[in-house]
Amino acid sequence: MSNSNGDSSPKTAPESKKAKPQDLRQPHPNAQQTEEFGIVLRDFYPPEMSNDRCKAYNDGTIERPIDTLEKACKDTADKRRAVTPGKAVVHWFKTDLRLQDNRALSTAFQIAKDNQIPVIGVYIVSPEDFEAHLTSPARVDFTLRTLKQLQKDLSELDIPLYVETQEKRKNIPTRIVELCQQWEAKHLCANLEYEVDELRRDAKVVRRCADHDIDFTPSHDTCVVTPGLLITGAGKQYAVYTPWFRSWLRFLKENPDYLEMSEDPGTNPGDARKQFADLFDCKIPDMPSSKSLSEKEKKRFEELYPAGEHEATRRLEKFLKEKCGDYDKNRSMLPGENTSALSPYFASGAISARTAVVTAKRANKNHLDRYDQGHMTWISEVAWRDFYRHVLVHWPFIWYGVLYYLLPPPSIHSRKSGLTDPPSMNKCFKPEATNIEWEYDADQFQAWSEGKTGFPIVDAAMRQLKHCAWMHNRTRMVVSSFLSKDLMIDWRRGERFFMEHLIDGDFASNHGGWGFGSSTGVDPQPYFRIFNPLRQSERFDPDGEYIRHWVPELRDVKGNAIHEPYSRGAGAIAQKNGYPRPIVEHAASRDRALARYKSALQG
Ligand SMILES: Cc1cc2nc3c(=O)[nH]c(=O)nc-3n(C[C@H](O)[C@H](O)[C@H](O)COP(=O)(O)OP(=O)(O)OC[C@H]3O[C@@H](n4cnc5c(N)ncnc54)[C@H](O)[C@@H]3O)c2cc1C
Repeated sequence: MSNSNGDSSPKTAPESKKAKPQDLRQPHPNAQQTEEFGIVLRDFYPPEMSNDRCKAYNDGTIERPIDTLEKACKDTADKRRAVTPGKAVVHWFKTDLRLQDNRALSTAFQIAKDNQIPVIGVYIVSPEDFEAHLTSPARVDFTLRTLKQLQKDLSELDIPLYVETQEKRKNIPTRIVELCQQWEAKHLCANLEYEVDELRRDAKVVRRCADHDIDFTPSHDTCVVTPGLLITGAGKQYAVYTPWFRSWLRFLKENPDYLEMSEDPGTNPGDARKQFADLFDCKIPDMPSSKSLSEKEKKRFEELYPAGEHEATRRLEKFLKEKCGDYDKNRSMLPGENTSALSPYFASGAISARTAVVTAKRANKNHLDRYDQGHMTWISEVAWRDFYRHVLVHWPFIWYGVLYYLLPPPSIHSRKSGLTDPPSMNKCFKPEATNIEWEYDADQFQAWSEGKTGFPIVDAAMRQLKHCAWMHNRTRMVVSSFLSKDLMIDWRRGERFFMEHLIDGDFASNHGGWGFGSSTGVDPQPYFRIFNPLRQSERFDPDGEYIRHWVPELRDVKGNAIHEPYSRGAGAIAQKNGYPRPIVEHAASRDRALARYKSALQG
């Protein structure tokens, strides 16, 4: 699939050869099954798209959302340039809930300072987005707690944070413009989110703002290197991490300004306390009714993940001082805390990836790719986050779906194909992998999700997820491989389950991780790399400490029987304590997976 440069474009199934434009409207043949098994959310999105439609994104027949946004910016450039400052500048917070090193906030503050007018922060709580994006209650709670901290920090600088709930997400573009008009703001600043719905929403906001004499120029902030800037010698997007990472390092050496942190905002210019006094009383809303946590869970998550950028900075500094040096050796070991546990903070934007890389670089004698192996490895892990975002921007059909009402007009969306109602995306990076024959077995899926598969390492991990709303990277790989290969269950159901439960649920990284585990993604490794749960358990939890912690039924099991109690003489204890027998046999499941993958990918 890839050449020596690592450059490739996903191939599509044979159906693509006879594609006609009108065929692109047809859903994928498995669309009914994916809907019934809860993979495509039909409340929000159309049925699963065909593989031909993915090809249409690759060959440019259908415009990518990033291009839709860029076109909106280009078309409105003159109007936006002509805008003169109003009575305030608005910064629209999204997944950038911090003051430090925030590109768009810094721009907003600069405009405000130059014109001696106040900055106003705004955040829109969108319960429908939480639903459509499968945001977990833990992540919603974390976001709301982070907003409280942010509001406090902003208030100390006399900057108000106005927060309101919009039940219908289609109203957000109009509402943002209304708020700017209400506050007589002529400049709206915000950082880009690269998810498909968000890019299309922002394209709409750019045009709507320009029509109302407001300049909205979104900023690139969430990635260290902006998506689209790293291309192969042949001018294509990288689809393989290793050459992409070499290019990422090269780019940062040649363009050190990408590692320059943005200036933090200072005290609000103008007289916001007087002019916008009521905004300082704004309350952060409670959890929307669609998302709930018990008091016990709330308290637990508050203790595990204190909210806000101060905690994120504290974690980063502690990790770099105490753990990073051995990160390359210890990061895959399951017992203990060997990684930074910063992912919830990256996901909500309480810390920027740039800050993380710059701080790690400083701690590594100012090197990104030399000196200490632990630091270099950690930097390369943070870069994975960038990589998966670059992939999403270039191959947007991996996103969950397309919303009818968020689509730009047909003339922009699909001039060549004439499409108006595109089917849902939700595809594999390798579209032909959607043709794999899956088992839609609800009982086995339930056993996996409850941590009752009889495979101790899998069960420990799934219980860690339930308790902590977080899981170790190693076990994320193990359980994703187990679901998609040992159980042969459509990986997208697992992807959804993760999003619904992770506090760090992030579409691009989650999709990338599931693509890796199920061999349907950008990973160049062939599908016959199938994780053996027993070997993974023995290697990364040699004494069974992680398993004993999360699976109390096995606490009394001694020695290496912990990895496989029923076959290693500890069946009586396991049975007495109600621990299940393995629900599948790994060797037989492996053979089945190899046959099914082979038939779909090579057949
Ligand atoms: C199936 C699967 C699903 C995943 N889902 C998510 C998800 O929803 N959200 C998420 O943030 N990460 C996801 N990951 C990546 C990774 O597991 C987590 O980022 C990591 O475990 C978070 O722990 P940490 O902050 O201690 O990471 P550290 O090891 O300290 O790494 C630092 C940071 O680098 C980034 N990072 C590290 N590894 C990866 C990776 N493989 N891919 C992308 N970014 C990475 C994260 O932002 C992480 O916080 C997934 C991985 C797999 C295999």
